[in-house]
Amino acid sequence: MEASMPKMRQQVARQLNLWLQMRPVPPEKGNKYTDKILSGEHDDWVFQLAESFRSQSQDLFASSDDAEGNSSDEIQLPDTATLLLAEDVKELTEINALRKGNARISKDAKDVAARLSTDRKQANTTDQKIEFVAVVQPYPPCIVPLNDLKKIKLADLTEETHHRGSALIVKRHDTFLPVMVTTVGAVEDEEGEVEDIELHLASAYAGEHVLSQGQWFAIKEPYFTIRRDNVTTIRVDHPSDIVPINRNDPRDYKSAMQWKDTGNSFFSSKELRKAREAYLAALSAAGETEQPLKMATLRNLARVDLELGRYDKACEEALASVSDANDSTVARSHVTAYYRAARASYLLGNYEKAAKSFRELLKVDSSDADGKRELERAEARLAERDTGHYNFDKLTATSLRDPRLDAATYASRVVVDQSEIGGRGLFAAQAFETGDLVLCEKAYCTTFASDKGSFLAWKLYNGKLSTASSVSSFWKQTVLKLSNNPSTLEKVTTLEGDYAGIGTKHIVADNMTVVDAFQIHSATERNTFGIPTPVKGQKTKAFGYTAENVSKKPLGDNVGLFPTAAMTNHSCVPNTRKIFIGDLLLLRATRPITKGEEIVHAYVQTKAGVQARRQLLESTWHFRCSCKLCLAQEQESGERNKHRDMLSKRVGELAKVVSNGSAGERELAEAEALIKRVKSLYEQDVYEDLPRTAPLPLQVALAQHRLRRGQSAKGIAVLTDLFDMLGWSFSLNNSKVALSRKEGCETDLVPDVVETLVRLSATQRKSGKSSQADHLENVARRLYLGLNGVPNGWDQLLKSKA
Ligand SMILES: C[S@@+](CC[C@H](N)C(=O)[O-])C[C@H]1O[C@@H](n2cnc3c(N)ncnc32)[C@H](O)[C@@H]1O
Repeated sequence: MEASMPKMRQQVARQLNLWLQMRPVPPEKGNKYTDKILSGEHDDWVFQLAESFRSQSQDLFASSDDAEGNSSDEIQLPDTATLLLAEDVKELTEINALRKGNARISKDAKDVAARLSTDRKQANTTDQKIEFVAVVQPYPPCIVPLNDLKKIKLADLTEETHHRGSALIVKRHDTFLPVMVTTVGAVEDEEGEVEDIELHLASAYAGEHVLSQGQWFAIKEPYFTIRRDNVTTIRVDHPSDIVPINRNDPRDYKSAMQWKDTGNSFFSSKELRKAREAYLAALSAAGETEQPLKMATLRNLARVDLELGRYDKACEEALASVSDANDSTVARSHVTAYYRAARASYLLGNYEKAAKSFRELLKVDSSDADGKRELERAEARLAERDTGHYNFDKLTATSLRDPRLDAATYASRVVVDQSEIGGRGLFAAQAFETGDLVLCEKAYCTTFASDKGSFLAWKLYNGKLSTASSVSSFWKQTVLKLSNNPSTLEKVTTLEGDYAGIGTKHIVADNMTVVDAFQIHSATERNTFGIPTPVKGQKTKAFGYTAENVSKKPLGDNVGLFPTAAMTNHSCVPNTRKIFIGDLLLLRATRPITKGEEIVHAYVQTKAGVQARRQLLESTWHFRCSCKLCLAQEQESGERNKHRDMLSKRVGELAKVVSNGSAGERELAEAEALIKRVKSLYEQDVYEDLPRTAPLPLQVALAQHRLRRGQSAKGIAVLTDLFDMLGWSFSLNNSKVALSRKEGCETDLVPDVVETLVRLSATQRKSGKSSQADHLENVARRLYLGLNGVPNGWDQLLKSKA
């Protein structure tokens, strides 16, 4: 419906207002934009925005009640509106450049506190507001120990400067505003000067907020910058750039035993960071003669570190607490120590080491029930790792309750090597048949939208604002996991990214592992996988677990890092397909693969046209795909392509009529003619064995129709033709079924093809051709496995078509 210009301005302004309320745009800026729109000064924006909103299916011209609700699953981003933010960023960059090197202007402590209090109030009232994270120009973390840095005061800071070689010693001033992404607060130095501080992602230290205490801490090589609201602030991005400082008061003197008791009471009240510090104090206060006390403290420390997810340390401390394994007087404490060490190894995915510690435990007490049970569990993981045999039924059912599964990675059938496609790639260490399990990998780190600590954030990166997602939450979690478990660093630091950062170096400064947050950001941008959310009730549904078949929860996504799968390069004609079960990623062969062949999967769906695929691949992964399908589709004349697109609509309409059984002879004849017409629009010498999917929906419908009517010969003819279009060669003689494929393809229509095969098998069985029916069923099952990942649902599918 046409709207008059003033009405359109009003509608766009209203929609923009709604949009801005959800975004990191200060209200006064938002008003500025809507005022401009209403004044008619910027009708160019009005048209662009109207188009943006329209293309997001937010009906701009609906009644005001309808327009309030955004019912789409994800919050989408109208491109034009991001320009408004980009304008802000440009302005800020210019301000920063102008003010760079200016001396810091002293702040009034009361003003700072008042501003923070307003921010806090605002944050409490605008519960709808989604957080915002700005990824600034990367800068390296400090790798110098605090003692080697020159101590400076707040008065020494200069604007827009990284103070390399220096450290600020400060303590918290006033309360702070801890939010998921960025913690905003103020700090005070020894001179009583006060300054704003922003901790980006780096807020957690040993599981608790670094600012949670009134204690002193050092900010190593502080970055003093200017925020978007023009306020100066100290910005911290790397967790190891903040170091808590123990300023012991002589009045606080405690004996080792007292420190240990203090640690125990902190542990009871779940104050884990404090418990940890008290135990560390106990260890340094303990004298040579207090060996048993030291061992007991180490065991307690291991327990705290286990809870904090610091598994490397927990394992080390627990094993160090075993003084003399043959000393029967302390047998019980050795059982505890081995148990904690083993659990830590298990949680790191190091099942071999876990099993070893559980065995040591059983040597001390062979009747220990927990030890026996856990050893069995570790051995079960080792069996999965070695054989690739999993209880997929159980895992799938469990994943609906808790997506983090107790399962090991099976990766012995693949190797990483240099690839001709690009960089490193994954290669087959053995030959595979269609449906074979190529890789089953447990995620290194995941964020599920349903996680308690997961959050949504808009991300400003490289001057662009991206759709609000949980990816920032995942970034934070990965940085934390790496800082806590340095033995796993290379799982992420060896991944490809745009920013090399500190590379694969393992640097420890001031007892903290240095993790370059920007490097991890870059690696996760390029290498993470989106994980679909399984929907309850789909357990028995065929193809219930493929990425395309499950719906996402609104507002948030699931993200995971699978370091081995991340080595897999892309192809639009892949030889594997990825399927997720909870936090497990499976790659199944979708066609026979020879030993040594590169394993590829499709990063984007093939059904998107070549231009759409190119754009996605280039914007996210920065490469131009030169697979056979892209090359073929590039060669093809645009006219043929357009013509096919035009006919696709009718293909879809007719497919519906044929599958719902309402097609008469006229429609069936039209269907056959249309399939022929669409087929002829593919140039045979360009496509050869490549998939040509345009007539597929109608072919599937027609084949099923023929089979339903008992016209097997006609059904088989359509099916053979259909396979040919998919790049397969299909032949059926009296007792044998042969199906082979040179090029693979990702299409969500293949499940229908499997169903058609199952139907054909049932038809042949009914007419007494049981051997052929068995062969058909077998072929269909392999295809099903390749598509579905797990056998779940297969029996139901068979029954439904019988
Ligand atoms: C997830 S990683 C795959 C592993 C990567 N090749 C490596 O060496 O770490 C994705 C990156 O691999 C490269 N890549 C993947 N598929 C490609 C393809 N078909 N052609 C060219 N480069 C590709 C691109 O650089 C892309 O950003």
